[in-house]
Amino acid sequence: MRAMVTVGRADVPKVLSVAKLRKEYGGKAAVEGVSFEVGRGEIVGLLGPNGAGKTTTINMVLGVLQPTSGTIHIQDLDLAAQRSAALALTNFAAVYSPLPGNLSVYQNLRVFGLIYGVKSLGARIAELLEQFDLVKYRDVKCGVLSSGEQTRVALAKAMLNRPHLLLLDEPTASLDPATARDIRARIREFAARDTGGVLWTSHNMYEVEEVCDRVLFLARGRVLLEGNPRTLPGEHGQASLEELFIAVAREPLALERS
Ligand SMILES: Nc1ncnc2c1ncn2[C@@H]1O[C@H](COP(=O)(O)OP(=O)(O)OP(=O)(O)O)[C@@H](O)[C@H]1O
Repeated sequence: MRAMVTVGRADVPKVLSVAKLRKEYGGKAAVEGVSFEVGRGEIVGLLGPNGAGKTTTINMVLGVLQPTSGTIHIQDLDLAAQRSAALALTNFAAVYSPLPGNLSVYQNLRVFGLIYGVKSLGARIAELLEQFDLVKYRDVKCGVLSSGEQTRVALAKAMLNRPHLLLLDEPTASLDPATARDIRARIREFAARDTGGVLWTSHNMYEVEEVCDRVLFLARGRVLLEGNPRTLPGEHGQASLEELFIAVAREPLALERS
């Protein structure tokens, strides 16, 4: 296979720029010299086998983990130097980070809205309850909602501060196909408003092909491939994104050497 690196459109303002990012655990690199960008209005898929370094990368962008070296800019703000301002432009949703189950949907959105300092919070919550079809669950405790309903609440929470960068770690994992399609449509709507960009991890290649404008393949902490998910498989002699994924996961060294 031929390693090919294409970057996003140069004329699109960047909401995220990551350069030479590295994270070591006990002297062993989990993320090793990763560089990429996410443009405004763009949905970028971060793909890779288990243990590739996706969550570590996302946690560094969220400011949860301190990089060993490298830089992260959210728009023009350096995360290391202007942390609060940079994180105010960001939000995220992940299956492993559920909202407190003993609070109702409204209480959860209110608590997070207060933490984010959202202006006109009542109106913003009403707008999001409407947008994510949650009006009827307003006073229901999050812990009793179905996975699909909880994902919609997590996305509503992630939109509260109108983020410019939205990080989604497997947002549709454990959802039925119809609910997953609905969630994808809402995320596409967010990107189509053209004020924010999305970094999305998923193991569902069908979904990635449908939703992402660009993908990055990560293996052993390095970006091995980058490109359009619809044309990338053909460029590397593979029939589908899934086949390409399997080939990259099995033989990352073949790409690193080429
Ligand atoms: N706190 C930690 N201490 C030591 N090693 C860690 C720690 N966190 C992650 N790692 C290691 O770093 C590597 C990357 O892990 P990471 O969770 O980023 O992978 P991932 O691509 O998100 O995988 P998955 O698809 O399974 O969620 C793995 O080898 C993991 O074991």
